[in-house]
Amino acid sequence: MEELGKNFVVDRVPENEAQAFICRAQNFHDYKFSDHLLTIGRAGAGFNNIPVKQCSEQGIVVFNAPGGNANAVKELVLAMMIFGSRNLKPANKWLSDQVGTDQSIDLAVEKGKKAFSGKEISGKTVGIIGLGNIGSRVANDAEKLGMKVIGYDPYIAVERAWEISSHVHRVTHLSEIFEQSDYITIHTPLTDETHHIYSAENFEKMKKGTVLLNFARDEITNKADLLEYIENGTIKYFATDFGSELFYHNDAIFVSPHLGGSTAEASLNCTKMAANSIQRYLTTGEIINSVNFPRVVQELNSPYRITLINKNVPNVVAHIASRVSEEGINIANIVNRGQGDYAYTLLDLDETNETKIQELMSNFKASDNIIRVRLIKKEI
Ligand SMILES: NC(=O)c1ccc[n+]([C@@H]2O[C@H](COP(=O)([O-])OP(=O)(O)OC[C@H]3O[C@@H](n4cnc5c(N)ncnc54)[C@H](O)[C@@H]3O)[C@@H](O)[C@H]2O)c1
Ligand SMILES: O=C(O)CC[C@@H](O)C(=O)O
Repeated sequence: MEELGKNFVVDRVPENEAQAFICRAQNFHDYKFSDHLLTIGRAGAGFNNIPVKQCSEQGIVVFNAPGGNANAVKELVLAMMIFGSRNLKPANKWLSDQVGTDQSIDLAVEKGKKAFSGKEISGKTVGIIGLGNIGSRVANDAEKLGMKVIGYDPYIAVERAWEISSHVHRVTHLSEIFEQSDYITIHTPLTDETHHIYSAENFEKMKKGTVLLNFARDEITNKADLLEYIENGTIKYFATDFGSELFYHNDAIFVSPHLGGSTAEASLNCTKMAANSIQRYLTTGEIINSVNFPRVVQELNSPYRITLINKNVPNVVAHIASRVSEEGINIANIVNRGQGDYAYTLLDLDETNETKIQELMSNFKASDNIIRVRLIKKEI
């Protein structure tokens, strides 16, 4: 793989000796990570296939590829909104069931097609839950297609907020999305808060005939409630990327087999992003786009850099500094950032004596609260 450069061996080491994994949707929840593993790059946005807490505890830095597949998901979501509005699933089924000559089928089509007459999305209201990489793109393009757009995201990132059209109206209560929208789409991670957001409590607030979409994660939808509100006419159409035997034979539901991010372009973007993050982390210790450790960027201008993953408790930095001074080494630069229960330190040393550096490393490895220590030598 080009992104990794010549210094990495790819796919030719046993799994339990690898320092890095790049994965797509492989489930790691029951996986035993070896002590060799330093990092995992998720070539996608969602990372609920990875036990992030366990990775943090073991000092494994997890990266994802934010936005790498956002355009792909956006395009499919917009297509599915139109697909649902134009009754294309039942219409296609009806047409496929016709028997006869092309001429007789043409006659049947002209007579029967009014049953599938649809609605245009232009002028309708779309409510978007989650205005991140995908949601913000859906918002901007839906607005260009003539829709009125309302969005809900209490945790919106500043960069995304800047990118969103000023015509997109942000609401502060989730209920406003359900009450006001003709179309509702969700683009959040799966969390305790978003689990079963699509359930009776919110369906009860919706307009009759709403088109609902879920291209985020399966568990966002309460399937029993969904079927009930399709049955009573509240939900006209449901398009989702997550299959269930409850869905396949329902004319009001269209299921794609988790294809939102599955385009050649997205796949390449995400893999490159994950590979770049891993390459940078392994060669410089810098962290960008990690889901479990803070962003830490610092140019390396000293002969040695030690990277430390530690518990985010008081006095760790003082402990690090005093171990360095005990070895008579001068600190050229130190950056320490905490995030939740863990912190990350880049320690650049003005020292060329490798014996002293190795002693320091041994001291760090033996220290309480320090989970992982790595030594990086500046390439000359
Ligand atoms: N179907 C697919 O193939 C596919 C592809 C990519 C992503 N996804 C899913 O879509 C999700 C979103 O992807 P993204 O790239 O836009 O991620 P993102 O991190 O850029 O955006 C997620 C947004 O959700 C917001 N959010 C979090 N909790 C929320 C809540 N309770 N209510 C409202 N907003 C909330 C965040 O503030 C953020 O702005 C991913 O986590 C993944 O689960 C699916
Ligand atoms: O990797 C995939 O195919 C799924 C991608 C998607 O669910 C994501 O969260 O990025």
